[in-house]
Amino acid sequence: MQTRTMSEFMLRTAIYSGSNTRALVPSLFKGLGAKRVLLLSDRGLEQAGVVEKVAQIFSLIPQGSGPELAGIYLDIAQDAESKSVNDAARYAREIGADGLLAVGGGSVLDTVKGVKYALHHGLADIKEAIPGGFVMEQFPKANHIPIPHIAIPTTAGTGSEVSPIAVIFNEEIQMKTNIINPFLSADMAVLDPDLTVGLPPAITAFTGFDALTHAIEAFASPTATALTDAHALHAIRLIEKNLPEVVANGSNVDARMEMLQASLMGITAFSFALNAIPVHNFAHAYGALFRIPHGLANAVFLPIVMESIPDLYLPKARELAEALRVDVSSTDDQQTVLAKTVEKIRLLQQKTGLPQDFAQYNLTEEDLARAIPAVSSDPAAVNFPMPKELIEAVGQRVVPSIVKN
Ligand SMILES: NC(=O)c1ccc[n+]([C@@H]2O[C@H](COP(=O)([O-])OP(=O)(O)OC[C@H]3O[C@@H](n4cnc5c(N)ncnc54)[C@H](O)[C@@H]3O)[C@@H](O)[C@H]2O)c1
Ligand SMILES: [Fe+2]
Repeated sequence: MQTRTMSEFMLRTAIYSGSNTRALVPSLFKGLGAKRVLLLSDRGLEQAGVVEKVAQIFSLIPQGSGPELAGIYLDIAQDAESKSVNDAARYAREIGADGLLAVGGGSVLDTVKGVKYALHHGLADIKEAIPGGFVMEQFPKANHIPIPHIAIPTTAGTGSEVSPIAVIFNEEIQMKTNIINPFLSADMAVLDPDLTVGLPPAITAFTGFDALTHAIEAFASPTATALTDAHALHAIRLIEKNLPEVVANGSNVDARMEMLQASLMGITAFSFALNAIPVHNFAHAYGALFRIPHGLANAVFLPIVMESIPDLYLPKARELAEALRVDVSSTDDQQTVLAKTVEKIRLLQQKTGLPQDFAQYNLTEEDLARAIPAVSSDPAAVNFPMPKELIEAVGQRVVPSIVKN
């Protein structure tokens, strides 16, 4: 763990947690100085009734006493496509919105980060801001973006409400690109578990695995610190405790609440230990090429990558095992500890109904070949290059039907 080199850790978002905390949103926007709020979400959330539950809060406040809901924008595609960002930013300008309310999973939350960035910089096309696929803006280049921004996560997975990262899908080159800037995170995050009770079991399961992957990749990272470890370890504990329960019993609001908090802690650890994230490198590439949902891609790759790159996970395998409530008291051998940890992750996969491979996507040998350069050129893979043979071997394990003997 790094102790003597400089490290950064930040959580600049104010966080409100609890049932019905959505009711606070108008007064929070008032505090931030917004008068005309644009609510952004997607069609799935509209169908699930979540958009209505949030929108109606604005009709409950006496006229003239708070910000008005100036518009609702719902045409946001999976994975924060740049087109969604550009279209939504154009709509925000048209209606003169001065505050952004993101209600959704990572696709919506990241789209809104892109909208905020595009509005602030006067961009018609967000792709202009990310020419090489990866832009990191630190102080002093990064400075406050004065657009009131509140995020309500409706999946417990990405933690994007507090992360400084926007993952924007560039559909022209089929690549997930990144902008990192501390002011991309929302000013305020509202973790209202009531809004996640209708999340279908399969999406609950794989988004929960996204959060677990953030926490594990942060914990194993060579640049982890005590601050990132604290968030990572507790996220892992809460996910191990609650994920099977929320998949089996989606209306358990207490378990849903803990999953939202775990998701937020997982990404907080991940964002500030960002270094070696091989599971995410695979998930980004496969997600962009084959449109596999991000959480599902992480869920399938996590145990396979842990087995394939054991050196990354061995040094802290025991603490990881303990956080996952794996009994490793009878062994001193780190390899055995890691093997039991991976076994526990597979058990969690099974308990939550997740697949162990991508059989359902009918990937071909050509697809796997295409994925090799995509994994190694994932913009977030700069610090941890993986040999082609390793990428190939992992790829073959996720598509068992075409494994050559
Ligand atoms: N910025 C970050 O820090 C960060 C971190 C990890 C992932 N991501 C990105 O986030 C995206 C994935 O986000 P996601 O996994 O949250 O999925 P998502 O936002 O794509 O949502 C998946 C589906 O679930 C539906 N849904 C969401 N909440 C619901 C609810 N409460 N009830 C019913 N339906 C609901 C949506 O309509 C959608 O159809 C990817 O693009 C990924 O790259 C960003
Ligand atoms: Fe992720």
